[in-house]
Amino acid sequence: MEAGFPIASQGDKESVKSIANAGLTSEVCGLARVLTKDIDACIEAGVDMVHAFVSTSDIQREHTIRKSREEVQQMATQAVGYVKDHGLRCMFSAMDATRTDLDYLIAIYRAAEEAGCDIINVPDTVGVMSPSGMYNMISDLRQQISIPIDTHCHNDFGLAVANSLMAIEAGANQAQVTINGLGERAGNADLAETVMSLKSIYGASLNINTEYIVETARMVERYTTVPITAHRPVVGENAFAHESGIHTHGVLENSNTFEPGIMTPEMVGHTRRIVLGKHAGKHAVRRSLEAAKLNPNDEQLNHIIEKVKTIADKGKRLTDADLYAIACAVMHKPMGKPAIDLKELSVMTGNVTTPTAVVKALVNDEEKILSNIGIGPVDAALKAVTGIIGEHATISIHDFRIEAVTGGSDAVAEVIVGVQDENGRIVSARSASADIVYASVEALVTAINMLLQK
Ligand SMILES: CC(C)C(=O)C(=O)O
Repeated sequence: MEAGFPIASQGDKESVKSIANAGLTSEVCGLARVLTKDIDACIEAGVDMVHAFVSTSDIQREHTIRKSREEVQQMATQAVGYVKDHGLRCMFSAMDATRTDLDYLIAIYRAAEEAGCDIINVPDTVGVMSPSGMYNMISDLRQQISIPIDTHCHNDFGLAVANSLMAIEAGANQAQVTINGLGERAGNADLAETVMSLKSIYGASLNINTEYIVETARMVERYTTVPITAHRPVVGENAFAHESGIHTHGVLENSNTFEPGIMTPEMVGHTRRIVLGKHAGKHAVRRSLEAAKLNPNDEQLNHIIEKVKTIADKGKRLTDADLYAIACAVMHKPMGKPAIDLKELSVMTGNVTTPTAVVKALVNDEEKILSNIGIGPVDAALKAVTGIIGEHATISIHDFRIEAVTGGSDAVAEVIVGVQDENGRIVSARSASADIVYASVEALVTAINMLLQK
């Protein structure tokens, strides 16, 4: 686990130190240029391994560090020796390896190996390698180097995962990956994609609990505020979502018809979703309504589908609450009495105030008042609402999206909230208001009411 670059900042050094001291079973590594002060910073941070790197391609050598090939090789072997003298494991990277003269690259890696290096890393620093080029390069290096080979592929052409897999096919022992593919420019090989390809396509046995992949990706999304796109493989919201009538029909019969099968949502901690949109088919709509104990006849079903498609054609996302409202109207069924009837909502927030929300509602006709705090007013309000149902159900928020529908500070916000109960059932609902907190609470209350009715 490469925890950071301790020389880069005090903060990086402290975080590497706390990861190194966290008592993890993984080996913790720190990054360093081939400079004594960088390596010392890693040692001070308490790492098990130092990853020392230096530019080897002519373009980087001449325009950044301004050193000859011989000087670079000497710096590399000295750095490896220094790390080993301190009793730590050492990985050596020839930065920009894939644009480095191959004979020189082999010479510097061999020199690192002779200096006691434990692993060599082959970075495709600017992501220019083709998968077959990567295969050939690693095959050549494999013949010359006995210690383990690692790769570090960038994604400038979207080939980072493919290149990592080809490197492994050619004999590399490990591949560097990052959660959500985060990294310089277009990022690095993504952990989820690389791991699931190795496990499911190649049948590799990996020491990774894949069922935490989605949870981990979402946690990193929250901390970094770099959004995961909906169609991102493995972890994206749509990775196991089906919309078209043909696909949903197949999936409802047997999920392997329109999913890889060798990778299921359960394997990565995801959920399969049937999305109702303009391609919706009868099977999907009927199945969604059956879950709410609504059984329209064929004529009613056609009418409901028509209305679903009209909404979707306008570019609107259809929530479960929308579908049930349409179905109840078409079937002339009264919508059930809501379990929660929101009466009052007040929030307090500011730069010196802990965001606090108070909610008053009738829950199954009994008045309840609850307050809660949160990291922001929306968080506080949503926590107060989920708390108010108390013993009636255990509800968690599965999905939360705010979109400004209009521009300006008086923008109307549209909020979509998905909630999940203890049995894994998920229901989504929307609301729109110029008050973001109120829209969020209203969407949440609608979704909870739908879920409790279901
Ligand atoms: C330090 C090295 C491995 C690097 O980040 C790169 O070459 O992209």
